[in-house]
Amino acid sequence: MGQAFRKLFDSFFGNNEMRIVMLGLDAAGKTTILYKLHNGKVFYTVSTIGFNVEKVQYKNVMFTVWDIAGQGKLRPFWRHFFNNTVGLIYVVDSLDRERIGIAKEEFQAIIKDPFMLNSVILVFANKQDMKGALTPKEVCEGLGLFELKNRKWHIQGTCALRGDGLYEGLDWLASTLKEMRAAGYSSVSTSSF
Ligand SMILES: Nc1nc2c(ncn2[C@@H]2O[C@H](COP(=O)(O)OP(=O)(O)OP(=O)(O)O)[C@@H](O)[C@H]2O)c(=O)[nH]1
Ligand SMILES: [Mg+2]
Repeated sequence: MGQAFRKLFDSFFGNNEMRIVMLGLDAAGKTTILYKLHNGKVFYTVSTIGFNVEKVQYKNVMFTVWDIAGQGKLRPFWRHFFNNTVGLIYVVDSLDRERIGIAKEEFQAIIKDPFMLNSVILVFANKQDMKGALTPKEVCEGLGLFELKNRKWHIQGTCALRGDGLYEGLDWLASTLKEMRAAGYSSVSTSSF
């Protein structure tokens, strides 16, 4: 279907497919989250080289989730995935107190990218099962979320291994994106597929 016709079709019949990019430093838990959401299972993960992509159906929304490698040398490639993205899931290893500053730098660079200025932001403060983990509020402070102006964001404490908090986060994403679409934000009304 041509792009123009696709847009027209979507505007009449509604398209609940949304492209989400999931980023965060290496070992934050992105791949674990993707597969927990995709089929409810946790696989043994190795650090991702490149990306994984899966469609995740939740309620009546189809999320296309791109899980992109978080290792330092691969981070410059993140921006190639930003086009047509309506939502960012930023995953933080809450136990990794030492790298919260690096997590902040990367986060702030992503959300200031011109392609990401309209994207809504869901932060997963992951590994809440671990003793000594930063609380979601501490992760907010660490990333500078409280200082954000004119951005829709939400933080959710998660334990990806058990699946805790993941669907609560998707609930927020789905309802926020629908509200924005209803309000006529063009970046939310199109899909990249
Ligand atoms: N305790 C605990 N461990 C977790 C949790 N989520 C993920 N892990 C573990 O953290 C490690 C890294 O998880 P991955 O999902 O591979 O991390 P990633 O963000 O995809 O890392 P890269 O692919 O290198 O960017 C694995 O050993 C996971 O089992 C969690 O909620 N709690
Ligand atoms: Mg990975």
